[in-house]
Amino acid sequence: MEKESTLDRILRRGAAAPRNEFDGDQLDLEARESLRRVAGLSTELQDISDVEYRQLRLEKVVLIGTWGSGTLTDAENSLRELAALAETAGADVLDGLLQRRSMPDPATYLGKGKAKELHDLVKSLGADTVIANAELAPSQRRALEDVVKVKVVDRTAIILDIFAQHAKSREGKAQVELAQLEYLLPRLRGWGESMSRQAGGQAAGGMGIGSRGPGETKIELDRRRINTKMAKLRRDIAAMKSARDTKRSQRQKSNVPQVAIAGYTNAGKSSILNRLTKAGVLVENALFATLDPTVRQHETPDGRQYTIADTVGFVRQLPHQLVEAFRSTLEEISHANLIVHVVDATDPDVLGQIRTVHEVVAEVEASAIPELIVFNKADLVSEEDQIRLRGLVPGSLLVSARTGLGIAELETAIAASLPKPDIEFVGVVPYSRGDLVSRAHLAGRVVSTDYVEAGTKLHAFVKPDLAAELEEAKQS
Ligand SMILES: Nc1nc2c(ncn2[C@@H]2O[C@H](COP(=O)(O)OP(=O)(O)OP(=O)(O)O)[C@@H](O)[C@H]2O)c(=O)[nH]1
Ligand SMILES: [Mg+2]
Repeated sequence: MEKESTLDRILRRGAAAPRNEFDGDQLDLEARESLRRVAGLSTELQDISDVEYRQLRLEKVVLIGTWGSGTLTDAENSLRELAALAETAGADVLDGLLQRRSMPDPATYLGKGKAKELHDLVKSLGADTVIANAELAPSQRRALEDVVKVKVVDRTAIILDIFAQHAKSREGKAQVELAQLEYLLPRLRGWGESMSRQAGGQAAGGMGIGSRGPGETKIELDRRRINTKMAKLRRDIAAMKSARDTKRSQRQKSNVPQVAIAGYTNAGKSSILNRLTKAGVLVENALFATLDPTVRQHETPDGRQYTIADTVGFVRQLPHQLVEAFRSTLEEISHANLIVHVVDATDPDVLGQIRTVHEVVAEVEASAIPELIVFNKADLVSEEDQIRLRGLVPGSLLVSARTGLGIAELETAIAASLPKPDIEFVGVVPYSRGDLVSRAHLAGRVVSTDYVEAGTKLHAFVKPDLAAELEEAKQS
């Protein structure tokens, strides 16, 4: 029997939670009640500020989040997603808390009082790590750690950790490592202090040069090592990118249209690729199962060849270090003729999911590429919801990679959006239709022209509509 996932537990709890409307007067009361349990995460992970840090090894964790603008449901969904991320990273989520406050506390993320409550909760549950649903400033993380007395990590660290666990290819590993080091650099313990102390050393009365202990020396050394390593990784990634570019330009030269499957993590992108091409790509109910793009050959129902690529999934608040590091991989998307954008139909916030994907697509300058929105997991949604989804995004498709529902329509829709191959034309075009010959020169590929008595003898490859006109004008 499948054990009930923490996510389910949280979902049940979320459903039972009161959903009062808010107004200013209620804020205090609500704030008092608003430390909502969600799920936890904590462990005896390596100090995140260790240079050698690779994996968090999370075990028993408590999640925390704040909730300012937006609805409670959004905040709960976001924390639920963090729970899924934490579990994917290998953590056991014990509990989760949401605090309502307009802004996270600059010092300790949660307010002082709530941080103390968190400490008590962590202690009573025996949790060993707290995960904050945000990217914490280094000082915030340390201050909160001082109060709760267990490790505190943030959402970015979790996502980086999952990527580190899942990266398979040399390129993927290098990209993740670069992102990790970028994240780590400003978080070396004591880095902030060492900087200010060095400055102080210049001024009279400050702690002098002699007061710089071995700690700082080590940190300086670590920083230098990290910077050197990052420079090397950037060079490696650039080299691998050029190999990828060569492969891609070969594909482009061969004139084979390219389709990229993009979408939120766990939406079922790999499942759809497998369904279409029997590619055998790893499918897993885990976030970021796919980090290395798989490219497969496929053909339309009418026999036209195209390539179809699986890509890394996206998530809300995708760490910018990762977008940077994975840019070359994401470029697979920006060179596509069509983006098949897979959306998990069971997500309570499909529009939010779509928006997140559009943001990343825009970052790799792929917004202008035609997009086909495909709601997947249709087998899990009611007929009512199916109608609602279709209404939500006109022109979208509803499929199930699991049952095969709608896959034939998807094949047809992909075929219809791909550029039609050029058609070969051989014939004599009367001089009165010189315009058609000009268009063939402009928009097609002309093999030869010869001027004969009846007109221009043309051999060319042109788009189907022009081919039809040429055929009509042709001298028999
Ligand atoms: N019920 C149902 N489950 C599906 C369907 N398609 C995919 N799944 C499940 O959803 C989970 C995620 O599927 P993947 O294909 O790995 O998703 P992905 O988008 O490639 O995920 P990442 O690579 O992690 O970003 C797996 O557990 C699949 O079995 C579907 O049509 N119906
Ligand atoms: Mg995948």
